[in-house]
Amino acid sequence: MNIKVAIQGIKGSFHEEAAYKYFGDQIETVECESFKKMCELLKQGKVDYIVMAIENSIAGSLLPNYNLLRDYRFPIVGEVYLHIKLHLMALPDVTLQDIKFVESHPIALQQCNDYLEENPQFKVTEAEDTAASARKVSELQLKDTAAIAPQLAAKLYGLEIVERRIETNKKNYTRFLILTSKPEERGKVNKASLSFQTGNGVGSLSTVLQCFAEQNINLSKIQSMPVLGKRNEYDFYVDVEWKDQADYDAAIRRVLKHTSNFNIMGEYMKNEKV
Ligand SMILES: O=C(O)C(=O)C[C@]1(C(=O)O)C=C[C@@H](O)C=C1
Repeated sequence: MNIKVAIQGIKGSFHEEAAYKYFGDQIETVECESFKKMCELLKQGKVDYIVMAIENSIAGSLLPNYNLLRDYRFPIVGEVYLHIKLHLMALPDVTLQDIKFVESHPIALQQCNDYLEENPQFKVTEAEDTAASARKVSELQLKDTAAIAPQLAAKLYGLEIVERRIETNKKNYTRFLILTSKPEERGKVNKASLSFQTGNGVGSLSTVLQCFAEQNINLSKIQSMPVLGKRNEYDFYVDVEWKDQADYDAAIRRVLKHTSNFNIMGEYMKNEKV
């Protein structure tokens, strides 16, 4: 039986591409209209894994997804990066001058901010995902609307590319996390995603970061999110990488002494290939 992987969006979305890149093409992808819907399907045991975008090199962190990670507590078992190439696409024979409306996923829109600012004649609206905006233009035969979506979506939904590569920076990458609900047999790991709180005092975060540095652990990302209802208190989310497992184990023992609500969200193999 094929493994089932929930993706945010429909066929042709970047989440689907990320799922195939990580798992290979022998999987069944399950379309979801939101990130929360993916989490619900995993919680109900209707899928085996979910693929969740967490950060883009132009738009930054997808902050609401940190709250989903906190609330659902699914273990992170892997990561995958995609090079995101965005195109403006419309029905065949539609020209740039015909386009009045532009639709796409909000994060994809942010990645094209410069292009959209240069083209203030477009009225921009947010859609559930890039591919869904392409499908809508096609299904409703919208002659005045373009979608911002990947090339695969143009092919799947019969659109033509009017403007190619409209992302603000051509080195545009999105990192996706792979989450599951069942504990997995763990092989070799060299990266972890952790969360913790520190006191609101002089040097408290710096003390924790020092523990990593002194144990030769590389910090590849740090993100803070406010603790609900508590002013000046934050959850810190960090990604760390190591060469020697003993260094990591020692760092964790030390960090535990300086943090509260410490949580290992996942330990997995670093996978930064694009
Ligand atoms: O709309 C899509 O195609 C998606 O897969 C969503 C998404 C995102 O959530 O960031 C994925 C990658 C790109 O950064 C743009 C949009």
